[in-house]
Amino acid sequence: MHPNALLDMCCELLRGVLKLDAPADMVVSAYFRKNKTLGQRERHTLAETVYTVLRQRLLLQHLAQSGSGPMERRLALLAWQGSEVFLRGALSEPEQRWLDQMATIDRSALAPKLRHNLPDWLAEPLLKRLGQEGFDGLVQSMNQAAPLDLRVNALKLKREEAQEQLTKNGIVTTTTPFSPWGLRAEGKPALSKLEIFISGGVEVQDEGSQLLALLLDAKRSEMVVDFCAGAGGKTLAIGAAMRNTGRLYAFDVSGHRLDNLKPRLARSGLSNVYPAQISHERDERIKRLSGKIDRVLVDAPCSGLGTLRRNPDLKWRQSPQAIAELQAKQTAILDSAARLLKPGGRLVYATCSLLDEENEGIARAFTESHPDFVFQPAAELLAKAQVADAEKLCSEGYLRLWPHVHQTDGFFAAVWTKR
Ligand SMILES: C[S@@+](CC[C@H](N)C(=O)[O-])C[C@H]1O[C@@H](n2cnc3c(N)ncnc32)[C@H](O)[C@@H]1O
Repeated sequence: MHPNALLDMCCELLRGVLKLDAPADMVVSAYFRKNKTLGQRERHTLAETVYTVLRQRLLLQHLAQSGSGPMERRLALLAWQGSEVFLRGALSEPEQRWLDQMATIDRSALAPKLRHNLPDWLAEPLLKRLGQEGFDGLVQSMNQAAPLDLRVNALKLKREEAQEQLTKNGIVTTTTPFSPWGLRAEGKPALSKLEIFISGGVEVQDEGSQLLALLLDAKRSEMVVDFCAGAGGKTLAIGAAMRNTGRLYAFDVSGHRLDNLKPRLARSGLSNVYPAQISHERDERIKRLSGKIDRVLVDAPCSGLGTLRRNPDLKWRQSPQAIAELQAKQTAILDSAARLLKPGGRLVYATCSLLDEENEGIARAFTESHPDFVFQPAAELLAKAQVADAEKLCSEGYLRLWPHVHQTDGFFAAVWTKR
């Protein structure tokens, strides 16, 4: 493809993504479906350029105030993630000069906002909580792509066996430092056509998500509910931990998300999972199961700000008002899910948010308003579930995972036992 044609496509895609009215990954996949002739390398360049603009939006928009031509074109030139020689083939003389001049700007001398590229409402609480050094570390880690983590399906394979099979396919992995089920792959190998993936031996799952399933620690023959199961990432891990016995209900209000669980479930070999769409958290089905369940995971709908490595658009698409609405939803879901537990049962509340309002705030309020639930320090429970160095993952009794510290997505979890 001619350099100018690819640059034009990049501008078109950027225009769509920067409307910020839909998740960036959906806009990018829809664009690729519409433009089937794009090759692998061209797709990579377009997607990575768009993600770089989202990650560094404030800086790049500031720099792009100079220069000329459409704003998207200037942003694409500054963020270009393909071959520089190829890009130069598309540029006019003035554009070449402008880009050279932009490269000489000392970015470390710019205002803090142009270096951290976060909206104020998000930067302020994170800086206050982490201090300058932690905040800088978090910002830096958010600008890097997340590693590819796999969970070995314990029903089918031992971790060493999976690692061996992957090595035979040219995929180099290391064991994850905390989860006993995890492997971290080098690079971004394609897995979908590999026998080990098709036969359900491994699933793609961030180590942080694996740790949430480990924290629930569901046992053989128990009655378990994954209240917000979505496409079932954690459901599959929990079902395997139960050794395909007992009953695991996978609830969600989204039938579409639950549909995405079905092919994964078929690969996994699990037959103890019962997916069911509920109309809301107070659905009749929940009332019928009240007091009958051993373990409940509430992987609550949240701002997703712990996943900025994968979804950098979220920092521009979320807002304090959206967080306030989520808080109300999280409280309602947790209250309702808690009714399911029988005496002695375990309740885990989790999010992939980094904000106190969605995490500790919800957990504290629940502890105060539910004297029939006893708060349980997460580190001890994780250690019992064979998680290595569990105390490094927890503070003040909560599981708190940070991308810059633990190389996982940002996660939070709190645990209670019903008296
Ligand atoms: C963080 S996602 C779950 C991800 C999933 N557990 C996984 O591991 O892939 C939150 C889910 O909560 C669901 N949800 C939203 N409101 C809900 C409600 N009132 N009751 C149950 N699920 C709800 C959303 O549809 C979404 O799938």
